[in-house]
Amino acid sequence: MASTIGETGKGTKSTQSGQSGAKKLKKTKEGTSVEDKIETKDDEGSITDDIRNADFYHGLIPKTDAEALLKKEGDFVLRKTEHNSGVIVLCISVKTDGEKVKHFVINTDTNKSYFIDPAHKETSVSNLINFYKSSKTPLSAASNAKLKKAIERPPWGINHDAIFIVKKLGQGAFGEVYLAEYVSEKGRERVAVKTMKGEASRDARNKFLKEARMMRKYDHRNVVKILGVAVHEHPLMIVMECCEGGAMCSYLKKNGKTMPMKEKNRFVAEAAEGLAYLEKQQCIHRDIAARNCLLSGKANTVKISDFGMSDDKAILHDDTLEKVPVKWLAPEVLQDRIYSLKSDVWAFGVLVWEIYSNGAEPYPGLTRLQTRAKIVLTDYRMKMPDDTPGEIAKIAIQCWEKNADKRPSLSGILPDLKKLADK
Ligand SMILES: Nc1ncnc2c1ncn2[C@@H]1O[C@H](COP(=O)(O)OP(=O)(O)OP(=O)(O)O)[C@@H](O)[C@H]1O
Repeated sequence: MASTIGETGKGTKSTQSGQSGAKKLKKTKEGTSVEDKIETKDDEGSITDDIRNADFYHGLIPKTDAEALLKKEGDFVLRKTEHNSGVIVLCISVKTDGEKVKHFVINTDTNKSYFIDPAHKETSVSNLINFYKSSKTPLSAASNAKLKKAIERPPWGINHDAIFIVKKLGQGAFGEVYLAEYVSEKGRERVAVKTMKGEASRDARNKFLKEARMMRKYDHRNVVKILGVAVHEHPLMIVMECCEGGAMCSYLKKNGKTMPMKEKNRFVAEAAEGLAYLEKQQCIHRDIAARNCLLSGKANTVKISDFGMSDDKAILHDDTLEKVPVKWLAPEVLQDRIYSLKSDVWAFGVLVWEIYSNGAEPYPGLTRLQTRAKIVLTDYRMKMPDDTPGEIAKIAIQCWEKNADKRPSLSGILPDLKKLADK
């Protein structure tokens, strides 16, 4: 019997090998000394050499990403996935004639034979795939899933080998964020690389790669661009445009007191521009704050980043309240955990407050618990810093309307904010 995900054949062992990436010291053309290749490691129960570099091998891409690549009946990819109890296995995902995508675990036995159905074994994974493809034998009788066309890695599938780490930039929720150089057909470019530690759970990995999936949809000068993901080995990496100016809140803390007002007004307008774009895409970001606005290039252009909590559902009910940024949350989120585009509008109001208070922590002197109580029970609102331009303060206060429906939209306030920034 063929074993699909969730019903692997008992008494069999999944494909195994495992390999460690080499450490190298490299120099760039420009003479910049690149510190190191990050040490990479394949999963223990993992890949065999015959298919390691195959175009249709997609590494640890999540099921959702694999399914999106399979358009026609018979389209298939080879990928790694976490099977029962944290074991990483190889699997074939294939579109069936019933339009569904089915996932089949590749098993191996003590003789190092590879098989889906024990009735047919081969000496390598590539031979096994070739057999099913050329003979048009279904992977299982029940599914009638046949391998017709191997789907190549999409342009956003990046090799770990193409990434050269320069230095650490910061700490993310799942692992370090590095400044790196990415070598592609286009040449060598500076990028930021968010990493995820190897021992992370399937849940954490899906969350990490969901951020990449969300980012792939967006293309705007005020939103951090993703270049791709490296998922063949550990650590998993999200490769994105690098904003060397760092987080806006750090910049404000350092330079806020001496910054021209015009620059602060521009920060507001550019953040609003990125957010109005995301609003149009129906993206609820859920973590709008100065720490998640990065600054890029000589002009310190504002770019919205950190899509780790974002979603494209119109309204989102999230009961987990795990690690939530209480001081940026709207009353309906604090009370009922209801996120919407309008809860992002509330957070934008708090971001405006941060900009004119030079990166101070919102609700100064209040704990998270006190803040929550004052907003929910007494409708408390912060006073905008004294030197906030009047019209901008007015807009920020509208963003803090108790009734979410009465809050303006980002696209509605953008023209005024742009006009004020150009003054
Ligand atoms: N594209 C980038 N360019 C430059 N620096 C970056 C970039 N992305 C992230 N960083 C740096 O890495 C830090 C951590 O990144 P980020 O906040 O996105 O990680 P995270 O995993 O979402 O963490 P958390 O959820 O705790 O905020 C940022 O504060 C910033 O200093």
